[in-house]
Amino acid sequence: MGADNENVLVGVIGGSGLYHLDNLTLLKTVNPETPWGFPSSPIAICVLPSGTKVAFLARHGAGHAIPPSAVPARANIAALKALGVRAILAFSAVGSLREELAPGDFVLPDQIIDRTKGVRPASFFEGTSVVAHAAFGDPFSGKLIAWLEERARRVVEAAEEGGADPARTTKPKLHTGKTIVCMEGPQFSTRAESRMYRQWGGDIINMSVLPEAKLAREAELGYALMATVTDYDSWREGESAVTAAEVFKTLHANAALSRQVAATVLEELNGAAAHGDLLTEEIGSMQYSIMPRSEQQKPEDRQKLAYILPNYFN
Ligand SMILES: CSC[C@H]1O[C@H](OP(=O)(O)O)[C@H](O)[C@@H]1O
Ligand SMILES: Nc1ncnc2[nH]cnc12
Repeated sequence: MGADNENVLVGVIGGSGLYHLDNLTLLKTVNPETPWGFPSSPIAICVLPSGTKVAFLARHGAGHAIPPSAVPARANIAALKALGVRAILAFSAVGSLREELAPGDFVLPDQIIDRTKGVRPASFFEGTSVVAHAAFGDPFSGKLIAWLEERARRVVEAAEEGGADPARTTKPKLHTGKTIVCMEGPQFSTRAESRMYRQWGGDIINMSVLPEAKLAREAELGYALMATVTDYDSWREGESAVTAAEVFKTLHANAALSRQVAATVLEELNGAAAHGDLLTEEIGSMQYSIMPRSEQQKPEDRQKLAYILPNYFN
């Protein structure tokens, strides 16, 4: 059981259409069994041309066999933490709830609305004798988003006109300061739900950012979501509602740009991490979230939780 610390500082979670990364040399593949089971897929430990090491995990498995509600998110986050990862850059295909967020655009959201239905285990503390309440007012890591925005904007806005949509006459854009709705799925939203999310202030929608972001916070890992807009969901009157075929068609058209964004930010991220607290801003955040009645905490639960939070439970 367990994973050896591989001194990989950055973890990448690939979403729909992103099952591997280009421009990386595979060093080895690991498949650690965590106290929460095995991750979605074996994790590829890769090295970039600069020497930067990255751990890559396909959220739905390498052959996309895991639906969003069954993604073993606790095992995924725990395995990355045990490899030494300090921050996660997660990729996701998302629907747009706003006209100005067009298919082919990228979004770095800063807020989440939870529309999952309680069927996904959403806390490492669930089922244990330890109670903890992580702060989640700002669900993504602010410094990491700001850093990513600058780099990703350069790549996205240097791209040719059109992006994923050949009929489009404007260049792909990068949007920030947006709210993502996370729905349960696996079916897409009804038109009424889609319109309601717009009224709630939702800008984009997926089925994957939760509980991933919550678990990253509990494990004191930095977390940011690089979302690729693939469709207009179901709110547009007179237009057909989203289908999976539409999502994959846009992802395919946009694949080269997505990979270029990933390669550019990853190349620079490790270097930046060596200076300052870019990857460490969440460290210490659970200190006052864990209820301190340690005499009531079972040793076996403390041992389990030490896998993700060794500073508090060893
Ligand atoms: C393939 S359509 C719906 C599916 O796509 C997104 O996956 P991911 O976030 O892993 O890129 C969305 O969240 C749904 O799981
Ligand atoms: N419209 C949509 N709803 C939920 N998840 C999505 N992933 C991509 N498009 C989506």
